Amino acid sequence: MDSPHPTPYTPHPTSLSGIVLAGGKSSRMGRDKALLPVDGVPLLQKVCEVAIALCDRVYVVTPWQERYQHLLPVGCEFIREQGAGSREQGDRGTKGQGGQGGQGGQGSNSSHQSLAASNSPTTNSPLTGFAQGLIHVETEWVLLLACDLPCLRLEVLQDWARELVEMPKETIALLPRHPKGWEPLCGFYRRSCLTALEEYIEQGGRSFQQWLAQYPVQPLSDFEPSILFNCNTPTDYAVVS
Ligand SMILES: Nc1nc2c(ncn2[C@@H]2O[C@H](COP(=O)(O)OP(=O)(O)OP(=O)(O)O)[C@@H](O)[C@H]2O)c(=O)[nH]1
Ligand SMILES: [Mg+2]
Repeated sequence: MDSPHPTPYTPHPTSLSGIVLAGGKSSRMGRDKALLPVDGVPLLQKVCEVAIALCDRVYVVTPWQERYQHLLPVGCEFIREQGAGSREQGDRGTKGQGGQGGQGGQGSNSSHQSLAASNSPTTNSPLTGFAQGLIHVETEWVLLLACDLPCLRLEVLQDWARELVEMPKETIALLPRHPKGWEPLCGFYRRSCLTALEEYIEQGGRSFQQWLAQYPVQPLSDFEPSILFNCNTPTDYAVVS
């Protein structure tokens, strides 16, 4: 007999990982966006708190782990981003050189490590950061987030995650779609897309839109655009601070 109160789908705690990208230059903001306080909490910390509330493990991909060490919630770990481009960016602020990242290449897909990390050293991008994080993911799906999303809401992401069970096998990602294309830095990817991603990067590709156009991607059926608000400029920051 059917239960009168069917249990809503909640992702099994081990079924979803998170990747937060925090290796950008913040050139439009003029200072490190990840550290900007919103409601008294640094932006990166805010994003990580939402991510770890939904995901079993969260990986923060950045060349600057020392800079962010103090603000990572329990359950979040660093992946130290590889590449000379990252080192140049790191030299703008507190130095984040030397040592190993949280996983140090010990993840289950570590055979991919050199491939994702060895691309042209001056061309790091959100796409290559994602690939370096994805190497460590062991769950079927991963939530990818930018660190500059001050309006993220756990309940909304929980609603989105419910759609994952219905995804056809060939679907590589479940993402918000807006008139100009996909919103690649606030949505879900299948771990198995790593091979295709690395092939694309190896060929010199750096565009999420171009990469995603080659594969089946599912649009989120319904979403509030406000959750995607990006804090890129001082004017954006004034809206949320
Ligand atoms: N790990 C990693 N993250 C990146 C890289 N480039 C951008 N990101 C992150 O990707 C997200 C979106 O980046 P943008 O909004 O374009 O920000 P940005 O590159 O920091 O800023 P601008 O220099 O103003 O374009 C942010 O979370 C960035 O920290 C990168 O090379 N590596
Ligand atoms: Mg942005």
